[in-house]
Amino acid sequence: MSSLTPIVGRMTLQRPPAEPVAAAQAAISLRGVVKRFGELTAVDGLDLEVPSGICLGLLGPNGAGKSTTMRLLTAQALADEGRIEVLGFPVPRRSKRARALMGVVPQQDNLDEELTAQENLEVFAHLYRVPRGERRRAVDEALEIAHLTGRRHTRVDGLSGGMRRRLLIARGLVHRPRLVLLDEPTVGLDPQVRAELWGLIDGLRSRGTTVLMSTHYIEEAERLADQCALMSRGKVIARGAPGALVAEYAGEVVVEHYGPPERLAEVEGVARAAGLPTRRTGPSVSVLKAETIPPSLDDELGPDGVRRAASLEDVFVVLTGERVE
Ligand SMILES: Nc1ncnc2c1ncn2[C@@H]1O[C@H](COP(=O)(O)OP(=O)(O)OP(=O)(O)O)[C@@H](O)[C@H]1O
Repeated sequence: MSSLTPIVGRMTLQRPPAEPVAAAQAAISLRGVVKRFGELTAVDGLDLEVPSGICLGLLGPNGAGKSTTMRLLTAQALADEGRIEVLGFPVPRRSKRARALMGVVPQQDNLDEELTAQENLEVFAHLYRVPRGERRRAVDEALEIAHLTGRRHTRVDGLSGGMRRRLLIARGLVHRPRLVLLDEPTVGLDPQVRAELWGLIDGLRSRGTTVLMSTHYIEEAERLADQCALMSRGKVIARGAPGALVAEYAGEVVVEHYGPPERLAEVEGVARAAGLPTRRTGPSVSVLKAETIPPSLDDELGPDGVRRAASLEDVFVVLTGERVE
């Protein structure tokens, strides 16, 4: 996994320009973007538009190109082909302007351990050129959003893992960005901390901040994303609201059949011959779009199936051929 590191330390930032980004304008636009690392094409003709004000979940298996895409948006990586615009600014040509308006939350925790929560935010408020007279309020606001007001004077090495992750997000928000890039925001965290962070990310979106979040946790995308872009081998292979993707690729109902390998192969054969998508899950084979199975085929598939609602996970597995976490 590659990480998305904050770039502010290397920048000469201006305050965000006064002109607002029109609501109709895409916050992010990538057209035909290609990024190669030697022989390997990590991003392969990527087209992606993210409208302002939504949370878009960039979903895909390891190596799909999610982190590289994020790095292209901050100009930490440079595209070999294609056109990139962030908040109306062409990248990399005007990336400094774009960066000043976006918050970047890296996958790796790189907080300053010896400083307090508040001091970490003050450093970033200064680097992002938040005017001196506004800094105190900006830091207070970021602490409040991250529910860390009561811990403002605690050194980072005295914070829990969940608090540190919240502080990392707060740090990306201290200059009140219009767009936030979150690279795998909850990877490796326990379920309770993950749920806490989901609340925080959802709050951002409710405030009108555009969020682009890469994840390979299906549940995370399902809960937070207004839209998901499913990436595989450097391309977006499906895009839409989670519910719409499920309806299109998995239908309403899935029937799981359990049994010995020959029984699973038989079910797969019958379903596929009828044009129904299937997926393997360890000891079972699932038949998707089961609500469309005619009674005659139902008999052929046999009575041993267990019915359940179709999910985004089914879509992910069917389209990428990969397992999920
Ligand atoms: N700096 C680099 N040099 C060489 N190859 C790279 C570099 N960065 C990424 N890659 C390769 O590009 C491909 C896409 O990687 P990327 O990190 O963008 O995928 P990802 O979807 O973010 O995966 P993960 O979920 O594991 O973070 C991978 O095959 C990766 O090994």
